[in-house]
Amino acid sequence: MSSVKIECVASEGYRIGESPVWDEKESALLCVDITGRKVCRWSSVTKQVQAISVDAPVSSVALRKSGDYVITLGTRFAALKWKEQLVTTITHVDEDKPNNRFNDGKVDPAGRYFAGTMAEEIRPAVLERHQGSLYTLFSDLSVVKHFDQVDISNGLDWSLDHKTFFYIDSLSYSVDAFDYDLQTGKIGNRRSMYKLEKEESIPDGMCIDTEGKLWVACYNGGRVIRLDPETGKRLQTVKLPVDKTTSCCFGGKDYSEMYVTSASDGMDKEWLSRQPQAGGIFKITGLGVKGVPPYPFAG
Ligand SMILES: O=C(O)[C@H](O)[C@@H](O)[C@H](O)[C@H](O)CO
Ligand SMILES: [Zn+2]
Repeated sequence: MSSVKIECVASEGYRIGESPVWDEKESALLCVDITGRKVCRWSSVTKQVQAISVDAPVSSVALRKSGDYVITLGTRFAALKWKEQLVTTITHVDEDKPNNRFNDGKVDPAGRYFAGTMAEEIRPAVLERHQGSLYTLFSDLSVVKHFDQVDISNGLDWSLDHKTFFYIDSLSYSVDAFDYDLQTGKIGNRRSMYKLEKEESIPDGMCIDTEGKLWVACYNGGRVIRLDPETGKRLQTVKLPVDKTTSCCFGGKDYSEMYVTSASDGMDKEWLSRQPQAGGIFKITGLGVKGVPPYPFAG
């Protein structure tokens, strides 16, 4: 076994750090601060964070084939030009639900941007239930709704053979699997792959490694767990020095490092003084496994 090392690379104190994505071209980690309304980029070269402030909660960021980025902003899919600091709306969803916002999002292996919505939280994990839906933004900029009745639309990724879509609705405390049709982007045959144990708390963001195993960040669980989708068993637990671990991705050289985002919203003074790195970005090395590069949005 290799020895696992955890380092806080950016003590930014994000309110809800989320959606880590490795940008190979920039040797940088992209992420967002949802309630802090910022898209952030941590350079592994300069070790500095640049941030662009936006006018609504920004819940995910993804690469774009034509360069620059796409984001989910409020209930909008939008384009972000980094240098120009320019945000332009692509399309709206949930227009009948003014209290909703997007949450986690990710691009599929064919370049479609998947993202789901939720009601705005009153406090962490407390919100009006069943208000969310899961959507796909296609490369022609059309949008399809897959299903509704979602509580907190969260982590998502695809199996290495692209035949399975993994999805988390946080308040179900389950990591679900669907059959996936890469040709059409359609999903079906939903089933639960793993149910979280009590001390793992709430499942949040996730990513897949090159062995086809899933890594799930556990919100309030202070850990990432590695799951085997074939057996539905947990293979490994890696604990972090903060409780509100929100999401994870692989990055760095050959995608051999794992990056984990975290949140500080909902923590009182005493809790924050025990965990001063809450809201920081963490780098985990020595896992002995690599990740899959992120797919860029094809539109
Ligand atoms: O990070 C996210 O995906 C949500 O926006 C957060 O608010 C937490 O997940 C949620 O509070 C835990 O259930
Ligand atoms: Zn999340």
